[in-house]
Amino acid sequence: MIPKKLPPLPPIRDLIRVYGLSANQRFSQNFILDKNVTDTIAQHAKISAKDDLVVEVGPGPGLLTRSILDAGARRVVVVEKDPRFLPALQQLSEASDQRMSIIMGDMLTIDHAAILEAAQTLPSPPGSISSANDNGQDRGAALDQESSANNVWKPMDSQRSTIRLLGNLPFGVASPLVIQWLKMMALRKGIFQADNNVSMSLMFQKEVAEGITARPNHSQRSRLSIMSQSICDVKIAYRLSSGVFVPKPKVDAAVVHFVKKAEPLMPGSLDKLEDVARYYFNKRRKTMGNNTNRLARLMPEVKPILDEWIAEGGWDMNMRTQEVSTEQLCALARKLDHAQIKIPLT
Ligand SMILES: C[S@@+](CC[C@H](N)C(=O)[O-])C[C@H]1O[C@@H](n2cnc3c(N)ncnc32)[C@H](O)[C@@H]1O
Repeated sequence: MIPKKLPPLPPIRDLIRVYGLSANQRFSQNFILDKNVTDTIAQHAKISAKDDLVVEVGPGPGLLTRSILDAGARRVVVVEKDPRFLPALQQLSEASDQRMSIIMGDMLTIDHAAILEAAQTLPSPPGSISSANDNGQDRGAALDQESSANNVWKPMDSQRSTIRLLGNLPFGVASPLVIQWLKMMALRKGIFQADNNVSMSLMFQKEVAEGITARPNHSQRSRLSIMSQSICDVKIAYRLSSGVFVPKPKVDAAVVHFVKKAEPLMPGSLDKLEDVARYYFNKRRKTMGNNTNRLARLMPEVKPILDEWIAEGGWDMNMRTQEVSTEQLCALARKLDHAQIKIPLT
C-alpha cells in the first residue's frame, strides 16, 4: 500500500514551543522528536499493512504515530490521556486517509471494547494491497458488515487478527500497565481476546527493560521478569540513549518486544504467580530455603504444598531468589492455584 502523504512535520522548535516542552525544565514525560528514531522503532515492531490493528498508547505529539502510519499500518487506534495533544493528533488523523482513530482516556482504566470499537469504525483504504481477502472481498467492508451485525471484534479472515501494541510509557504507569496487559493476555481478555495474535513493543527506562528480560542470576531479576517470562518470550529489540529524548532524562531507554509463548508456563490467571513472585522477591537476598521456611511458619496449611513442590522439583533451596528459574516459581504458583490458597503479601 502507498500511504497518503502526511502533512510535513513542524520544525522541532515549534513542537517544543507548542507543547510547552523546554530543555531546561524537568518534565515527568520524555518525548522523542526525531523521526529517524521513531521510524526505527516502527521498523523493529515490524509494523506493516498486513497488521489488522496497531494500538499506540500515549502518542503525545504523535511522532511515533507518524512512523506507524508511514510504515503502512491500515488501522491505528491511539489512546492518549493528555488533552493538550488532541489538536496535533486530530491533524494526523485527518491526514491519515481514515486509518487512525483517537481515544482520549487513561489506558489503565479504559474498557478495551472501546479500542476494538474504534478500530471497527476505520475502513480499509480501497486499493490497498492487503484490503482484499482470498475471495476478493474487501476486508474493510467485511469488517463493517460484521461490526454492524455484532458489536464484537472479529478476525477479518478465518485467520487470527494480528494486533501490535506500541508505546513509550511514562515511568509511573509502565509497570502497572504491563502487569495489567500480561494478566489480560493470560485470560484472553480485552484486545488479547480469543485468537487475537497480539505482540507488544514497549519502551521503558533501561533498568525496567533489563528487569523484564533478566534471566536467573541477573541483578535486575524481579517480579516483572517472572510475570513477563511466564507467558511471553521477551527480548530487548532496540536501545535508545537518553539524548534522543526531550527533555533529556537521566537514564537511557530500551524497547522490549513481547511475544506470547505457544505454551505459557502458567496456564490461566497470573494472580497466584504474582503473589509468589512478590513474596519471594520482597526478600530477594535471602535463600529460597529461608523464605520457604518463613512461609511455612506464617501459613502452616501451605507446608504440605511446599514440601511436595520441593520434593517433585528437586529444587536447590540454597539459591537466592534472583537465581531461581521462572519455571520453579510457576510450579509453586500452579500448586497454590490448584489448592485455592492465597499467600500473604508480606
Ligand atoms: C513519555 S511520553 C511519550 C510520548 C510519545 N509517544 C513519544 O515517544 O514522544 C508518554 C505519553 O503517554 C501519555 N500517558 C501517560 N499516562 C497515560 C495513560 N495512563 N494512558 C494514556 N496515555 C498516557 C502522556 O500524556 C504522554 O503523551
